[in-house]
Amino acid sequence: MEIVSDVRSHGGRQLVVKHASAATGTDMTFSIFLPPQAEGGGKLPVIWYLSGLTCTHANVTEKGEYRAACAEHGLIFVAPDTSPRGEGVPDDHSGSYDFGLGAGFYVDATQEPFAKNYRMWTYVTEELPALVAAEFPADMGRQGITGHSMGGHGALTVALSHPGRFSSVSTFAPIVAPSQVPWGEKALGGYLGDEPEQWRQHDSVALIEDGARLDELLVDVGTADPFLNTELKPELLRRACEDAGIDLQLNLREGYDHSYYFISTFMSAHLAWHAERLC
Ligand SMILES: N[C@@H](CCC(=O)N[C@@H](CSC=O)C(=O)NCC(=O)O)C(=O)O
Repeated sequence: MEIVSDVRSHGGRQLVVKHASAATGTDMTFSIFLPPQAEGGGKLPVIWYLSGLTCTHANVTEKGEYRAACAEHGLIFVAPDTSPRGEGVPDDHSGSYDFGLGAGFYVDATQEPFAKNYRMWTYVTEELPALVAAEFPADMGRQGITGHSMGGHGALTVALSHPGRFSSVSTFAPIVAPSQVPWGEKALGGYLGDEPEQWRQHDSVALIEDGARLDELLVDVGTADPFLNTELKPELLRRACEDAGIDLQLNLREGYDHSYYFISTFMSAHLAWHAERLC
């Protein structure tokens, strides 16, 4: 593990860390904010933030405005990258933003040439949690997860597939049913092939239809989000949660778009909501 940077902020430390990943076969970089309470010697709750298409760890770290709330509540905040990167890692042949580099979709690819490196499911569910638990004062009995867009999809599918691991789950503008929208059809088809059963394992609405459950869920989406009706479709999640008896708080935020201006506006409210359940 290499500490790439370590900067004082809000009384805590904002670190960027690089390490060799066995899951992806590449170096991976993530950011981790240690609030001031980390200096007290005890273990603290941890929030995982999964980012969206085109992002690295840096987007939320620089624009997410999470540190004041994490310092107030004593939350560790971890933001991984969205795909493997580096020499030899295959990308989308057309160079588009919604597949390949920056677009790992939080699955373990089965299709060539992606299967060797694109193993973001294993990375975010196994390898990174083990590393963070070993190297930082993270209380793995008190975990929350959130994410944006593709990362909202990741947060939901990871939480739905690991009952009991997360005490709090929220998302910003998530892709809730990738099997039914263009971004998801392209990614699931490209990484998993024409395997409807595998797609269902990585589709939040399908997972809920198939019996996966969360106690409760907080979701914020902007009404001026250009992807609202084409890629996000929160009404599909609302219907699935209603049918399954999942307590969904879906906030439609008037005039907000898909950007970090939207995410940063509601970040502190999400972190307070997580803290109520974790602290
Ligand atoms: N038109 C954009 C599309 C990419 C985009 O909007 N990315 C979002 C996430 S979308 C779903 O996963 C994002 O978070 N971008 C990074 C940022 O800092 O805003 C494009 O061409 O890039």
